[in-house]
Amino acid sequence: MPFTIAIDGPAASGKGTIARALAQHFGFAHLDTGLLYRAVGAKGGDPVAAARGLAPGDLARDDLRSAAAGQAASRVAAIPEVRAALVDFQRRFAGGEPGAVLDGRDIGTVICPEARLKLYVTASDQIRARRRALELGADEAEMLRELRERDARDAARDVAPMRPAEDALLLDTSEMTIDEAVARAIDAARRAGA
Ligand SMILES: Nc1ncnc2c1ncn2[C@@H]1O[C@H](COP(=O)(O)OP(=O)(O)O)[C@@H](O)[C@H]1O
Ligand SMILES: Nc1ccn([C@@H]2O[C@H](COP(=O)(O)OP(=O)(O)O)[C@@H](O)[C@H]2O)c(=O)n1
Repeated sequence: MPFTIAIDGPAASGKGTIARALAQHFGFAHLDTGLLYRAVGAKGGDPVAAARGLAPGDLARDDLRSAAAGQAASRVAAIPEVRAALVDFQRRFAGGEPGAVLDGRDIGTVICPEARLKLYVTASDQIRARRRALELGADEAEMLRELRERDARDAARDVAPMRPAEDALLLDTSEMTIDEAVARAIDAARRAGA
């Protein structure tokens, strides 16, 4: 049985940083599922057709990390047929040996409800906005508005809303360095049997 780790949480909470570090530490594969939605949003046209026809090249675009791409992702991510088109790929990825780490919004609740470890990573709105502003070289107040708008949409949608799984371990990284947050996650994965 592959060891699957599900990591969810709001925008710029540190999910991807922790997921990459866990994958590297345990020799697991990592899938940033947000990139799938960003690629669908960036393709333009009919989002359902874009999701059904998503190809590896679509994920290699260099404009997917922008705030605009995040907003577009969050809009297409509320469409049930878009989400449905991406489920099989994510589940196949999660089933790879010896293990996989997936980060997103619905990994612990919908994509991998049987994951061996579920983390829900958070940080205060202000701290997330500061980190994302630093990362993108953008304005902090603008980032704060953008993150809040996206989080509200992601949490309120009918299909696969952003929320912690009942058995998720909550990790608030507001007061943690990256090294501290990663150490906590590695510790949790070890205790879960990784
Ligand atoms: N604990 C932390 N302390 C300081 N900066 C962090 C921490 N965790 C992540 N970061 C930084 O914050 C930004 C967002 O982190 P990221 O892992 O991309 O978040 P997410 O995947 O949740 O959007 C990145 O620039 C990352 O380097
Ligand atoms: N599993 C996922 C991953 C992302 N998403 C959507 O995709 C958007 C971008 O996700 P992301 O993880 O790349 O965003 P950040 O947390 O990196 O800012 C989110 O705001 C969600 O709307 C989703 O609905 N489900």
